[in-house]
Amino acid sequence: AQLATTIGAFHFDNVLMNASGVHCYDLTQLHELEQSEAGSLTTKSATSAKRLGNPEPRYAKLALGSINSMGLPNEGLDYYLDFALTHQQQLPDQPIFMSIAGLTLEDNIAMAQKIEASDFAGLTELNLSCPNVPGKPQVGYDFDRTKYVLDTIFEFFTKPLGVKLPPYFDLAQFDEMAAILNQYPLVYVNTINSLGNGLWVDPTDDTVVIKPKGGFGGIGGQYAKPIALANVRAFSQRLKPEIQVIGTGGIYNGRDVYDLILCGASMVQVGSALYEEGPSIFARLKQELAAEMQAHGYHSIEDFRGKLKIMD
Ligand SMILES: CC(C)(C)CCc1c(C(=O)O)[nH]c(=O)[nH]c1=O
Repeated sequence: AQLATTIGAFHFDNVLMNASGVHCYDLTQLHELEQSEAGSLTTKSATSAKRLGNPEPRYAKLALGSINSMGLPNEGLDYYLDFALTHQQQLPDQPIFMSIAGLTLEDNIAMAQKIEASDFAGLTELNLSCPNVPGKPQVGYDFDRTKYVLDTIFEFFTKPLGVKLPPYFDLAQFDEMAAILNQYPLVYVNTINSLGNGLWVDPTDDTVVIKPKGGFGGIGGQYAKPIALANVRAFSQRLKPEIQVIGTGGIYNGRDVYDLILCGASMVQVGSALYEEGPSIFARLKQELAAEMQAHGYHSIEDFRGKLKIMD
C-alpha cells in the first residue's frame, strides 16, 4: 500500500507527522523526527523572542490522553528558521512545516514578514489558538479577529500558509469559520488543537495535576478523537477544494489514522501518543495503516480519503 500524500504542491512519502509542540522543541528532538519514519515534521509554535514558558509541572499524562499548559516555551523563530533552512539544504525533497503563534498580532506580522523574506521553502502554519486581547477568547474563537489577522497577513504573505484551529462544537461555528477560511488562499487547515481548558484531579491528594492556570490545560489523546473526527469531517465538507485538511487528535494506532483520512484528512498529526511513545511510533503507525488499507483492498490514500459512509 502507498502511504504517500500531497498538501498543495508538496509531496510527502507518508501521511504521518508530529503535532506542533510535541517532540519538536530543540534540535535534538527535531533531528530525531528527521531520522524517524515520519513523512514530515513541524516545529514548535514560535514567538519572535525565546520563551521559557510556564512553571512545571505543565504537562501530565492522563488515563486516556494528556493535559498541558506549556505556555509557548520555544527557542524563538530564528532558531527554527535556521533549522528549517539547514533541513531543506540537506533534505530538499522532504518539505517541512514551521509553526508561529505570536502573543500579539504585531509579533505574528513580524514573524510572517521574516519568513516571507527568507529562503524557507516549506509550509508555514499560523496557530490560531494564539491569545487575543485580554478578556476576549483565543483568536480561533473570535471570528472577526480571525478575519482581521488573515486579512493582515495575506496583504504581504505569498508563501504556502495553513492555519491550526481549535476544536469547534457547534454546526453554526463550522459554517461560519469555513465561510471565513474560504475567502483566503490557504493551502490547508489543521484541525484540531487540544481541547481548551480541561482539568484533572490527582486522587492521592485532591490536587490538580499541572501547576499553571490553577490546573486548567488543553486536553489531548483519546479524549480528543471524536472531536477531531467531527472537525476534520465538518471542514472537509465545507472548505473549497483548494484548501486541504490535516487531521490531528487522538491518534494511537493505524485504525485511528485510517479514520481521520476517511473523514477527509490528507495528512495526520500525532501529539499525546508521540509524547509518550517517542518517534518510533511512526514506524508502527505506518505498518498498521498499511495493514488496514490492505484489509480493505485500498492501494493509495486517495482510494478512501473522505469516503466515510453515512446511514442512508
Ligand atoms: C495555547 C498557546 C500557549 C497560546 C499556544 C501554544 C499551545 C500550547 C502551549 O504552548 O501551551 N499547548 C497546546 O496544547 N496548544 C497550543 O497551541
